[in-house]
Amino acid sequence: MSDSDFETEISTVPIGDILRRYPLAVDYLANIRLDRVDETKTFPEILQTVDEDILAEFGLDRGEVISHFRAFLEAFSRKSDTIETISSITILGGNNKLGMPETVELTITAGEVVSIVGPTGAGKSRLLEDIECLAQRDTPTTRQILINGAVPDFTKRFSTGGKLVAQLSQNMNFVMDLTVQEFLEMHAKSRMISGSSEIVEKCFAVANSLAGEKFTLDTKVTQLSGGQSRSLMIADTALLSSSPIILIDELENAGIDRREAIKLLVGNEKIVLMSTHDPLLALRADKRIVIKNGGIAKVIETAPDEELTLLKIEAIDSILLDIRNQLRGGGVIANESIPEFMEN
Ligand SMILES: Nc1ncnc2c1ncn2[C@@H]1O[C@H](COP(=O)(O)OP(=O)(O)OP(=O)(O)O)[C@@H](O)[C@H]1O
Repeated sequence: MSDSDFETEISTVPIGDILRRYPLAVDYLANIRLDRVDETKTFPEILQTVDEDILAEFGLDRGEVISHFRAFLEAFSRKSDTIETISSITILGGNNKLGMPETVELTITAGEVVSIVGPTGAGKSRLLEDIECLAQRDTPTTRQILINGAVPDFTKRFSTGGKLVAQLSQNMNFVMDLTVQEFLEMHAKSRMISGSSEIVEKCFAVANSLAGEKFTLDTKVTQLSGGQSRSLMIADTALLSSSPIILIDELENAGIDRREAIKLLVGNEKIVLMSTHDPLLALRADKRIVIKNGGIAKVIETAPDEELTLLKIEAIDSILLDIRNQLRGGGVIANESIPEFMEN
């Protein structure tokens, strides 16, 4: 199919049919924060409902989105599923919210876990968004992101389909109202995973082990609670995604077993960046980026002494987790549940 055929398909075929034809397009829409879509409308009709400001956050205008979507479908239909090896990403500083330059050039290599800390509203999520859209000095921060030390090419930037970067955001927006089973099958199929029924089962089991309240394969994804949908996305990202870069926004808000979730997500030589207010997650990283007034103020390597502190924090956290589970189950908390060293 030629470029103009794709152009015609996008402007005439309802998005529901396009999503069924190219399952990975679900990721594309989610990447540009397109909430649930009216499946009977075409992509340009849906785009009319998206605020200009949201697109500007990604350094795009409406016309560009359509041509990127075309490039995406074209790349997907070629089944160019080979992911280039990502050995590093580099963040080149832009300006903070006060317009002052960020004097930073930070390279993160495959296998590294980096946390992003800073006060509420400081700009942690913004840094993740810059990485997600591979900013090229065209977002509010004017940062630039390099892949393997070079400017990523245009097609990679927007035709990633969640391949280069997997983003686990604070709010999970499911583009289509599928059951959990259909959702996982669609992802497994679009990522060309063989033995997909086994992996769907595994993904489902893992998601349920992270979530407090259980759900079934027949549950509609839009009916999942916040914690359940987060668990499903974590299992999906850990087991079905081949993305070499994983971005995680405030895992602690999900009300799930975050230690287990992190164990699942890190490893496999991926680059993991997570914004967090949680000491346990912040110290679990190899490095932490400190954000202040929208800019990177410091980059700190986790010291050996901090790793020892982490063990103590984990012990405290286990106690809290146990108390939380007891409370959830309607229990009454006995005084003996609190170790003596914590009293006074
Ligand atoms: N360097 C910058 N220049 C301009 N605007 C910025 C910059 N950094 C962040 N912002 C804007 O500041 C606002 C708050 O940032 P963001 O949501 O990333 O904060 P956060 O640290 O993730 O907060 P929270 O902890 O509450 O989730 C956003 O509108 C973001 O686009």
